Amino acid sequence: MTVKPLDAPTLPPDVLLRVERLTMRFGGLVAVDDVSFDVRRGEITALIGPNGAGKTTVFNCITGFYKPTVGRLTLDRDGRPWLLERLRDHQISREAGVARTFQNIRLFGGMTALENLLVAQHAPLMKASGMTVLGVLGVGGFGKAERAAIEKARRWLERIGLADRADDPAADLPYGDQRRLEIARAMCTDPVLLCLDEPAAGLNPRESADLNALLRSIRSEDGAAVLLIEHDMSVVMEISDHVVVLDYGRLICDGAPKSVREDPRVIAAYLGVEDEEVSAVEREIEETAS
Ligand SMILES: Nc1ncnc2c1ncn2[C@@H]1O[C@H](COP(=O)(O)OP(=O)(O)OP(=O)(O)O)[C@@H](O)[C@H]1O
Repeated sequence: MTVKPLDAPTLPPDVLLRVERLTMRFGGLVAVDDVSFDVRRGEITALIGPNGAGKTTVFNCITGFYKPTVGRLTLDRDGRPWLLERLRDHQISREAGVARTFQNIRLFGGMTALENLLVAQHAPLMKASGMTVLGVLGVGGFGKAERAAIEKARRWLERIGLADRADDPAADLPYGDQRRLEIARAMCTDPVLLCLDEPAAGLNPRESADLNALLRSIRSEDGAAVLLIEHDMSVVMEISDHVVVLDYGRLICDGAPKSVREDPRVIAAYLGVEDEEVSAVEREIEETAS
């Protein structure tokens, strides 16, 4: 049991995760440099930026794969604040309620689609078994918990349009279906925050539209906040409520998709102009604003 940190700040009610002054150094390389932003409840937040901007490193800090060099990551789950930088990765997923997917699909290819969704519910099932053979044999609450797990898995297969492929090995599914199955697997852990690393990579336009619909339904029906890294700007602009832009490890702007798309700093970063030119563009913006 993890004890609630006494020094965790109280977040505004609409903020689920507050990232403050996050910095991650690898030797002499500053991969993430003093980055701060909020992820609000019930919103889809996109983390964008050119290759090497530090997006995956931010994800790895939030999900506990890396311990940040500096910074505070506060997540409020049902009124209980957690300081993620102090937790191990399994505590971040189980106690704070953060689930993630990776750039490369990490399903159990030899297991069926249904089994993949049951594996995700391993922790509550083990708890219901009381960690004993008697529990697994159906004495106590295990049988009920197992039925609930199967029901939840089937419900998710329905939602992602794979009910008729429940018994097929995950590896036999088309790529887009595997992507959605991976998201369903993460959702079977009932997260408050779902982190997706390039979910639209390699999808065709129809699969991409299915993904957008799924993410929108997660936002509206499950109430989970989504934080996604995405290079596909059509996906970002279509489904995000809030966009955070990184470049060379620094946050260069964040806001609504429309304002971010028109921001000259973002355009400059994506066009790959030289540092001096970006500074010139920044000066221009400041002059225009004043
Ligand atoms: N474990 C590590 N050790 C050393 N350097 C790392 C490590 N992880 C990331 N980096 C470096 O940190 C910088 C940011 O990398 P990161 O993968 O976070 O960028 P990204 O924005 O996710 O890029 P991409 O869009 O290409 O996936 C890069 O220069 C990368 O080489």
